[in-house]
Amino acid sequence: MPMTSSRGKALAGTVTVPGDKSISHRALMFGLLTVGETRITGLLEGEDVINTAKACRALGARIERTGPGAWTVHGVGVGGLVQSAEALDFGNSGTGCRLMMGVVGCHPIRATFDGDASLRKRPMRRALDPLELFGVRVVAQGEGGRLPITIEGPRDAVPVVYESPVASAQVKSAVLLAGLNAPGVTSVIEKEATRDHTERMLSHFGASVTVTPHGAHGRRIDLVGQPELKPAPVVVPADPSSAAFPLVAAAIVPGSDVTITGVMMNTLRTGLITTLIEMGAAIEQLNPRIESGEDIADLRVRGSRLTGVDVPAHRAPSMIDEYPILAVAAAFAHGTTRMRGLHELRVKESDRLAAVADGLAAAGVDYAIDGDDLIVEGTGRAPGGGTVATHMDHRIAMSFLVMGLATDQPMSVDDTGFIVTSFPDFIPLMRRLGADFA
Ligand SMILES: O=C(O)C1=C[C@@H](OP(=O)(O)O)[C@@H](O)[C@H](O)C1
Ligand SMILES: C=C(OP(=O)(O)O)C(=O)O
Repeated sequence: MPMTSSRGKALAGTVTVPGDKSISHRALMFGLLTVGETRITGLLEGEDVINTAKACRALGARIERTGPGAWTVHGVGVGGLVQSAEALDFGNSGTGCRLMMGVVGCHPIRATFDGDASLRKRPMRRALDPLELFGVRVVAQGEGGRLPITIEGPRDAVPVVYESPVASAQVKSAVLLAGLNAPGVTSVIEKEATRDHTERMLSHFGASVTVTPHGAHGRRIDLVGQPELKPAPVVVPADPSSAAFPLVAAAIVPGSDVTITGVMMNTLRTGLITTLIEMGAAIEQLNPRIESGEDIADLRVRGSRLTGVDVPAHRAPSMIDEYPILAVAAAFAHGTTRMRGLHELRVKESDRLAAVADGLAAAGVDYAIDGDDLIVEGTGRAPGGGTVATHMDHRIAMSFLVMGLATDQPMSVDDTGFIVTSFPDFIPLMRRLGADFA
């Protein structure tokens, strides 16, 4: 469904965004890999995560929803997965698909992975390459290592030391999850530290995992295979990648004053907040606390005069999903914002570099792409008046709806249908803050 957003009054109020998508996928998968009952609260009930729950069921878990965001998983344990007769369909979700390839990888079963038209375009060799080192066999794959893909796990998996060629938490996690059912120590070396939710959850469920610094920005993770995971409750904090939308909306709409409660502040996820503060955004972190091993805080943000900044490439993993909405903030800043090292944006739900560029063009904003860098020329205002093609990409849809709240003329997006993958109540939540979406 198309939608149009228009400039109106200042945004105001206090909201809570849904649970973190990365942690929600992992909580279900760890539940599957644990014998006994795993209780999850605050689970993101978006389509991506629901597809992961369905796949966990197909692989042997009993999963119940006991209330809003409250789920219990009765798992089968590491080594206990059952073969599914049906293909596992991950819809729009790279995380669900790639992590589950790791979960299944070292089990001696056959599994077929599939997804929607967007996911079928995304590269999967980045997960299959390391899985083959464990002894996993790729039985069938689409052209260029695309979905649908069938793999078969070995009877005698061997542990792996893998230096990841891409800064990707999905690849790192696939390797670690596969290493769970290989004897001995599996290690991943990453040149750039990426989100560490898998490592944290491995410890939380009783596995032996050590993390050591590697080089200037990287890490080495060593995991002892074939542990008996112990059920542990998971409280999912609010998703900083979803908080990004009301956060930027409040920063660019003059006079706004919005508080977003209980947002996860894991420093491997807070690159956008760091950048917005550098740009001059009035963001206060209130009531900092630790819940379920994650730092969280309430974020108060007010309408701000933003200035263009240079965003270093090494910050990209800590805000990889936030560049579309940062580009929107940059359009309303005064001066040039250069975002460096964005090559990974080309392999998300859409080619986000191209989709953002087209969206900025539709809004009459000057920009340039220089190699892997996006340069936005902000003038403090943007004409708007265009329609943005969202290409089955939730973040493109939400970013340009936010943009229309501050452009001179309304902005339209061609399809809001994919917002349900990560932020099902985005539209009502933004309307409660005063957003004019029609
Ligand atoms: O591990 C995860 O939960 C995620 C990792 C990131 O992907 P990459 O690992 O491909 O960078 C991110 O874009 C995705 O939304 C969630
Ligand atoms: C890239 C994203 O997700 P995934 O890779 O799981 O599809 C995202 O949510 O922005």
